[in-house]
Amino acid sequence: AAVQAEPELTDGFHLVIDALKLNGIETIYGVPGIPITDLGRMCQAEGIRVISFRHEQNAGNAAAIAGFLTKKPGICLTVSAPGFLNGLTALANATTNCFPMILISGSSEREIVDLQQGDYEEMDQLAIAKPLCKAAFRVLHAEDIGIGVARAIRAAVSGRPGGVYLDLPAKLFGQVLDAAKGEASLVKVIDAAPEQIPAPSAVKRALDLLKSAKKPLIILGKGAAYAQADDDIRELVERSGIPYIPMSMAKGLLPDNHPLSAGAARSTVLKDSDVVLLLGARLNWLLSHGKGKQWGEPGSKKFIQVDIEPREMDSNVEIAAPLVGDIGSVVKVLLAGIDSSWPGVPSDWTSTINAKKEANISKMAAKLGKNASPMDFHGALGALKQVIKERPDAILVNEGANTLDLARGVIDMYQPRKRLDVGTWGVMGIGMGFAIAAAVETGKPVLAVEGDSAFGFSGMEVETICRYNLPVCIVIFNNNGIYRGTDVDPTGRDPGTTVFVPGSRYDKMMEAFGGVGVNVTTPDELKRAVDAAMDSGKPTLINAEIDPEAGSESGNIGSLNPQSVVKKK
Ligand SMILES: Nc1ncnc2c1ncn2[C@@H]1O[C@H](COP(=O)(O)OP(=O)(O)O)[C@@H](O)[C@H]1O
Ligand SMILES: Cc1ncc(Cc2csc(CCOP(=O)(O)OP(=O)(O)O)c2C)c(N)n1
Ligand SMILES: [Mg+2]
Repeated sequence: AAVQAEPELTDGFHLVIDALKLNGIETIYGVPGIPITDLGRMCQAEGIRVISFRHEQNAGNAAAIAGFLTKKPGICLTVSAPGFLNGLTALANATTNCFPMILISGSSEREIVDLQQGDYEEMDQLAIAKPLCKAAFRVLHAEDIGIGVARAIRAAVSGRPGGVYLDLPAKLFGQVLDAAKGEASLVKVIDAAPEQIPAPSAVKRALDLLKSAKKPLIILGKGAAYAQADDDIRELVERSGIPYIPMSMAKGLLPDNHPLSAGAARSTVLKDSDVVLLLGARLNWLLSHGKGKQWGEPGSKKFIQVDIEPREMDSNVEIAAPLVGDIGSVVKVLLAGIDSSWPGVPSDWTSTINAKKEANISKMAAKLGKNASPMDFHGALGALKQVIKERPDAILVNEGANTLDLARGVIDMYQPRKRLDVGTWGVMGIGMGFAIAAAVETGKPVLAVEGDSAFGFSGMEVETICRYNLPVCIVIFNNNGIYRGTDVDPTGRDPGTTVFVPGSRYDKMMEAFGGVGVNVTTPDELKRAVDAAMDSGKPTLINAEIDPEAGSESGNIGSLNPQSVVKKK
């Protein structure tokens, strides 16, 4: 009798991999361990690039910024409970910043978790993730993996992008299924982030308001950078002639030295403008909630807000012309409305801005270019400003307080999505995860400008950077502390709460793993060391000695700090 052929089988491991590959996922950022160590190995064997980190928070940050850069969900893979929790900060940060990512964590079996019987790394991860992300799903049966992965992908990138949690209990991976049935259960997501066309009535309302403006302003936010509608956004600014200011991660959408950039006259345009067009920027704390003295007389502003999220409208102040839709679609119809009927922008408005801009730029220029030692922030930043001007396709990662706030104003960006920083939360610790993903996803050289404290949150990943031999040049502004390096403990028992070991040499850390370490004390030495790193493409860490007296508490946002009015007797 003919031998019955064994039915071809598949299993949970293979279905997860097939579902990710079917949907164009090419890279996973994670930390191995039970129950997902073999999943990572099998992903690698099936051609998915797997980048293994030293801490899940950094892998999660890498996945999040990969999502921002590619508009595909970045994937972070972790073990259960503590590994899952380590990934949660990055998942919450991604959701806050509207970056699409999926945190995939192995987990314990429901029956044990729900009876709280004390499993290895037992935790009700789905319940804990839900309040911190945009959507959360769990898959219990192998035949549901296709739908589960599809739902996670669509949730991450559709509408307002954000973080999604996908919970995969350990037993799911070993579940066996007929291969043909498995294949049929997979789902390729069609049109994951559908265009959201704005209503013609909303477009007309916005254009009428914009045409009535005597002092219009455009504010470009990271939602506009994310949209990848770069040419149309540039055309909107240039055809309308409306001055603009870019929020931090929108810098470079138009080159920062663009004639219509009002970045150097920010306080003037916020105070004196009459109609403000918000393009993928929220009126949150970063824009003083759209009210207060920074915004001039109360009621002196009319806001047009373009956002894919309808509920963002009126979040802080009344929005006179809400324009709900995806930025690409909205900018296209706005452009169509800026035709021969467009009145242009009154020249006294643009000349007022230009005068203010030139004054501020020359004031700033006087602080740059001093080749002094010990270096202050402006001396060091003047050198890095020149580096980016010469190498506009390099990606700048930036975190710290003074190191962040001053770099944002000094280092001009010339291309979109090249400045990656602490975003809406102002979170420390994104540095190395962002630097690794930027290098992996784009292949471009990365310059990470780090406060010494900020670097410390993710510094162990210098080993990861060396292991994958990534073109990352880390410059640590070593002012020996948080904000400054001068605090003392009034009792004399311990160092001050915000200072570090004096004379520390972070460059030795990079040498420990085979990278290039350099110590510099002047802007000229800094420029030479960064140029050498960029030319070599080798992992490099430059310890830039900064005067410990040079910084100010909390950079530009010291006013947010509560102060005690009670003087202890
Ligand atoms: N493709 C898109 N189209 C329209 N709006 C978008 C798109 N992607 C993100 N957004 C919106 O952009 C906004 C980004 O705002 P925010 O993070 O505050 O930017 P910034 O910090 O640069 O001001 C969010 O409200 C988000 O809903
Ligand atoms: C997760 C988290 N924990 C703490 C903090 C609070 C903070 C904001 S900025 C900063 C570091 C500032 O020191 P640094 O040396 O980096 O920069 P510089 O001013 O140039 O000396 C801290 C600790 C934040 N934002 N996030
Ligand atoms: Mg510091």
